[in-house]
Amino acid sequence: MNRFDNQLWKRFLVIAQPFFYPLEPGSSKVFLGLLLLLLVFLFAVVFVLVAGVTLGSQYLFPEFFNSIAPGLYETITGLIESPWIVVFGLMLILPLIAAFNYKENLQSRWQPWAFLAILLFLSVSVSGLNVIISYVSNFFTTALSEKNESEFWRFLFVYAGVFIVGIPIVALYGYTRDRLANFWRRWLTDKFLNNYFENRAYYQIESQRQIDNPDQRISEDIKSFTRTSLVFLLILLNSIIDIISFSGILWTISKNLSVFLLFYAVFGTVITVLIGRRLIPLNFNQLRREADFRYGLIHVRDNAESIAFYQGEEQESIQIKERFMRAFHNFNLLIGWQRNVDYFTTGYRYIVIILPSLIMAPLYFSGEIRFGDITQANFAFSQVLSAFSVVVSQIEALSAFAAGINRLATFSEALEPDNTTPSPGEPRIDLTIDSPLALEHITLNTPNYQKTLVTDLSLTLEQGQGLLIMGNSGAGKSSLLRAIAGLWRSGTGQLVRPDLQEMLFLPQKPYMILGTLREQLLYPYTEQGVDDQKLYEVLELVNLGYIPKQVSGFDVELDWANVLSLGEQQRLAFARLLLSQPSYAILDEATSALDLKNEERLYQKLQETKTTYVSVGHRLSLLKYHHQVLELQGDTQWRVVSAEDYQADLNVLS
Ligand SMILES: Nc1ncnc2c1ncn2[C@@H]1O[C@H](COP(=O)(O)OP(=O)(O)OP(=O)(O)O)[C@@H](O)[C@H]1O
Repeated sequence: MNRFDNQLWKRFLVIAQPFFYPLEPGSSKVFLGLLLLLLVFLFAVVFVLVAGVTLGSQYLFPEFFNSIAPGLYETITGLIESPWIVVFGLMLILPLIAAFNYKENLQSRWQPWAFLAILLFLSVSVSGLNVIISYVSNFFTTALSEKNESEFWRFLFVYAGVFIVGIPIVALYGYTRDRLANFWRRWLTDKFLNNYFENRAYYQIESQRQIDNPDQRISEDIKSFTRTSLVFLLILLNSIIDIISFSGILWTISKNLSVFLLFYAVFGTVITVLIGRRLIPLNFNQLRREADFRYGLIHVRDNAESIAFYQGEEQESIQIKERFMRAFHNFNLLIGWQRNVDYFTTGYRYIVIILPSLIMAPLYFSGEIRFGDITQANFAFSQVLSAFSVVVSQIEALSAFAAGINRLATFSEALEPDNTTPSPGEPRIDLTIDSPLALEHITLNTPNYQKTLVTDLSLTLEQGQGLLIMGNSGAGKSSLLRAIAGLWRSGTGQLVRPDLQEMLFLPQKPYMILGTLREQLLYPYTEQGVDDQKLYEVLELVNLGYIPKQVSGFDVELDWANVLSLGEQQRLAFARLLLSQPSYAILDEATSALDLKNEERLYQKLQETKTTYVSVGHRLSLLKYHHQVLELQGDTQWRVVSAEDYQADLNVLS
């Protein structure tokens, strides 16, 4: 979890690869191979372009071209006439053959690849542009120092020309990188959201408390993952270009220096990774604590009224400050370790400034090399070394990136269907989709199997009838409904129930969605078209006929949970039930906040719809709307009696 190792690399591929190439066994090698071939192809394309421009310019205005790029035409024609041309040909053809070979997997992903190709091409162009600018500025300053006026003006215009070509390339480069990152983010967010809502993973994750702050992982972590991945890919590409361009020069000047550089870079990387390892868990915790802090603030916003009633400001403020202090202390640790890493990396960089001279000086003093060789070696050395030292220079960003990868990977693993359900060793309630609803020898446990709520429970609910579940608070009434809904499956026995599409559950806390009154009423089937008249009639049935007028129609979005009273929210939920008229309704204390008159009215309407229903409730007034009573007596004991018998028993007792 806290290391730069193979597992981290695999985790990175599992998240990053599917956008570009399907994830199958062995497919990562193909994906990385294709990425490499894309680079090879782009280098060849750049060569063809440079050769084309050179030959064209030489043909059209040879004198001018030779004066601004002396020797380029000869180098290009030399390459074209040498065997290298075959290599360039292969660099163009092989990637195309490979792409054709894997076209089935690439076809549906042509857009990301096209984006990536453009981005990498622009990146190579920007590097090329920098080289051209360095040459032009060299000629330009030389002309100045030699007081060569005509040369000065000529290169001033060339300079301006390069800028005109360069400006859109540089601007497009940043734009393409961010577009691709954004496009990738959309794809990845979509994928995570689909998995999050599939098989109620969001519920399982929350109830098993496996993963902290999934909201932050989906919103922030994915965003920085996509952008940082691209940034590192581009840094890597630039390093490769630098190594290709300058290591040859360095090798010809000094083999000793080249060998030394390699050892120095490896040594630096190993030490940096060893010190920097500590940064991964600290970054991981920082992300978590920042999210906890933010969640604390959201919690206050969501519960503003309750807190205000309790006058809980002081307590809340202490809580949130504690959360903030956890983020603060961790951040102090993080920057402390960043300072430790900086001690090393800064030393590493400083030594580089004098080392080449130190190695080359004896050769220079003995007359083996010229002074110019030292300056050129210095430049090549610093270029190659910085290319080899990506890890040293980027360790802080890399460790934050690694922490982000781990957060996304653990989240993605938790979302896999196998992980959102109990492991195979743990007994589970069998499910049969059929009707009527029946429980056969059900023993129900809490999800962690710590508590048994009911043993060997059997009952059948005939169609069109009502079952009332009663019992003390905490006896397991709501839990039984969770089992019927399939939210809890820890236990044994057999559950027979119709498909969930035919059932509507009204939970204990009325749930108000973020949306309009219309969507509120039609939830969860907000797509169905129901005319306003029908909606109005149903609202009348639940005594809420005044609401549309009060809020100016059905299409106004409001914070319903705060605008409506609890009883109104319960009646609104009941309206949903009367609108969708499911075959089965499961009501968990769905009328507990209502007066008896309203309760009676709602149950009468429900009985008229011929819906089969299961209610949980404490009020004896509910008895008359139900046929059977399941009483949970505590200590896993239970009994099923008819509503009349239950009432008769009560009469006897009183
Ligand atoms: N996610 C959970 N994990 C572990 N135990 C839980 C979980 N949810 C509830 N419980 C426990 O299961 C028991 C039954 O809870 P349940 O909500 O079913 O009670 P209830 O009979 O509906 O109570 P009430 O009438 O107060 O609503 C309680 O002891 C509760 O603490």
